[in-house]
Amino acid sequence: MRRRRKTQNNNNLGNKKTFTINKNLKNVLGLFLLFLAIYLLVSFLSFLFYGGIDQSQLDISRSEFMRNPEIRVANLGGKEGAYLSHLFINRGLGIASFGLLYLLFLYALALLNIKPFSLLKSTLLVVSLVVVSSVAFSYFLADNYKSSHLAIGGLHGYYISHWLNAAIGEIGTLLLIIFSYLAILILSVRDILGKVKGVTQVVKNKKEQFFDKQGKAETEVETTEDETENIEVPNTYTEEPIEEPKYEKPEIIQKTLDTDNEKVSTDVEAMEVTISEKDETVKAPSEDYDPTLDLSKYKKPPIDLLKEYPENEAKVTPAELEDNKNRIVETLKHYSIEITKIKATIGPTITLYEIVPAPGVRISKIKNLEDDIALSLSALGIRIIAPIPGKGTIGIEVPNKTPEIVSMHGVVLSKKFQESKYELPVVMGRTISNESFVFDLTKMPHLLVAGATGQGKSVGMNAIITSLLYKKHPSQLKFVMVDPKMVEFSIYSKIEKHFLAKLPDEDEAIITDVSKVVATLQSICIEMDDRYDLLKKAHARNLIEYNGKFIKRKLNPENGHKYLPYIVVLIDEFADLIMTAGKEVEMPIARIAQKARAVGIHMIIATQRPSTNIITGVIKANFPARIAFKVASMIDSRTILDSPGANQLIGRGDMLFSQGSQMVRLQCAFVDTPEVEAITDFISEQRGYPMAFELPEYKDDSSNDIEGTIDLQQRDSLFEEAARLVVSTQQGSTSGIQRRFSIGYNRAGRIIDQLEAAGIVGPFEGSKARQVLIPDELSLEQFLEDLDLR
Ligand SMILES: Nc1ncnc2c1ncn2[C@@H]1O[C@H](COP(=O)(O)OP(=O)(O)OP(=O)(O)O)[C@@H](O)[C@H]1O
Repeated sequence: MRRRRKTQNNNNLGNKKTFTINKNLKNVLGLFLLFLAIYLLVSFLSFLFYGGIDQSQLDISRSEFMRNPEIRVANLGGKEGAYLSHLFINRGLGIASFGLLYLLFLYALALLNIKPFSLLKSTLLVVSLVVVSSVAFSYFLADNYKSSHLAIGGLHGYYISHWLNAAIGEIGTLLLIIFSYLAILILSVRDILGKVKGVTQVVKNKKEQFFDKQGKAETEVETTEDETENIEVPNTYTEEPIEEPKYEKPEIIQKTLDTDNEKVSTDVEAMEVTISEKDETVKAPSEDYDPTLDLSKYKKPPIDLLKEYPENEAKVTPAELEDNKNRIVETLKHYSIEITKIKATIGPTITLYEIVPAPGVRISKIKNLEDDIALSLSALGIRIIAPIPGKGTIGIEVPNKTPEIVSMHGVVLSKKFQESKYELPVVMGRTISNESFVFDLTKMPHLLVAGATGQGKSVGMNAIITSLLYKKHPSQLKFVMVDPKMVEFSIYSKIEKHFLAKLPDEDEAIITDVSKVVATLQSICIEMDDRYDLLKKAHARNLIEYNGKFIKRKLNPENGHKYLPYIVVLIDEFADLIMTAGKEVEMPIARIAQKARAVGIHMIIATQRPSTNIITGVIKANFPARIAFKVASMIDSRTILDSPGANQLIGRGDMLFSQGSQMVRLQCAFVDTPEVEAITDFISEQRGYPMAFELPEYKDDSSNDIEGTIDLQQRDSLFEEAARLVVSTQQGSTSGIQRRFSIGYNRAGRIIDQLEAAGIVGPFEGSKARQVLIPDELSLEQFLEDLDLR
């Protein structure tokens, strides 16, 4: 078996050298301007005080002034300082020339990369202020030059103000000066605001940087504490939790309503955008590696791409509640079951009536009456939970007459999801108590989804994918999509260059051809093994630790290390695959399910036909987390959940989520195809990677035979070196050769085949490294000599 691979290079270390040289030059120049500004400031200031002493000397020619050692000046900037001050102040723009120093100072800061302001705007503002002030000073202090060495408005101010006085009169000049100041003020107000913002931004960036250094290098956009404070529910927000009127009847009925008190405003999008922009300004090559930098401008989909469905306020009327309660009580009475209390919790599509039976009533008795109660309530899909785990009560779930649509919009906005710190957060829908149900896919770590046709399975899969698209950056997550029905996932083909992974040389990223599925699953196994190799080399126990080390630049990309995105493998209509490919797909799926968790590969497989020949023992054993939409029979329910219940669901997204022994009934969030399309359009319109994430190439055994035997006379030029490497390290792995000699997987595969044919390494043994058949280097040299003689 030969395996080859190409990998997508996520590393962006290039051009670092040129960047550093340019940066250093700019820093030197910036520093020079800074010192020049300080020197001129000292000279100008001492000109104000000592200019009078030096004045007589300054009237002679510059060359004479500079050359004659007899001439000494009082200015602290020396002759040059005295001369330049005289030139700028007296002969130029007067004391307004200090403004020019300020400008010089700004340029120096800009070169030193401390650039809170726009240089062009600052230049225009300062120059116009200097020019107008020079005239204003001369105008208001016209006679000053007669008594002082200092021409306060400079020659420029003197001439212009005199000329203006003559042209438009003193009042005209005064008005013109006032007008000029006002015009500058008005034109620069926005700029001033900009400056204030600039300063706060710099401070903010520094703060971010600090947090980053504290280990918050997480690239996923998460709400930080500061940002949480900013999350406000605007007054106009229509989905404010509404306390339903409490319906109470003394003693026996007490209705509880937990509304979702956890929604946050659409400000969340703005917040995300701000953060991604911050990333751009804060990161420099010497800091933590940021995988999102390759697509630094990538924006996560805004919430308004999802549709808001009106929440049905009067979803369960008091009359309906009363009616159901009476029927339950009567039915139970009919079977001589007394109850002491009944409590109703209204969910989006069902209402849970919680019953406290009278002392001495056996729970099994109530359970046995399930069908009778259902008949008496004339409702489909009544489910009895006897007892409710952790409580001494019995639950009867009754479908609501007018079910509510749980919109994806609402659950994505929920605080639980927005503030979730999970690695792969998925918001699936709402529980009976109207809380958003969020889980971490990495903790599942794989999901089995079943449901008869038309019961909401596709919508559920879309809800899972959408959740992840709302939370992850393309650098952090890749999907492998298998869709034998060719309809389910085609909608995602647009985001191939952002979020999809595929086999090299495949045209389509979405796999619809069953024959390609085996190769893809095998390729994922190779990726899994390769990831294990990398983790082992990095002494990391799992993907989070590994990526953490890579981000902190503790792992050298030259040794094959790279940032590893999560891979989520979605397989729709798993039954079709098992029917056509059987063990060939079952085995790699089981292998991935058993091992892939630590290396960030997670699987979600869905089927319409949850029968035991499809969901085999091997599959079941490796998929502890399961989702069941309505299924046709109790047997199907047992197959998927190991218990009945899924057959009693009401359809349209009503589902059971089971994880080990825990089971939760949820109303799946509804996301329609146009909404998914809007999201994929939004993503695909942005810049993506040049191609989909490439999985390792896989070639099965049979094609090896066709290629024929290996000719040892035509050995690769690296054959001997590779043999020495393999023997010295006593490890025969293709990826080891590939990394050591920086060659492609194809060539490394060919070399390892030749080493095998020569008898240096043993045959391929799955995920284990090949056995090395030569014990030491001395024996190898002897062996190679013999080989040459053959
Ligand atoms: N969460 C939900 N909320 C409200 N209605 C839903 C929900 N999920 C599904 N529906 C309704 O049920 C219909 C069928 O859903 P969906 O296409 O997901 O079924 P399916 O189980 O995938 O069927 P198939 O296996 O044939 O593709 C949807 O068009 C929608 O009208």
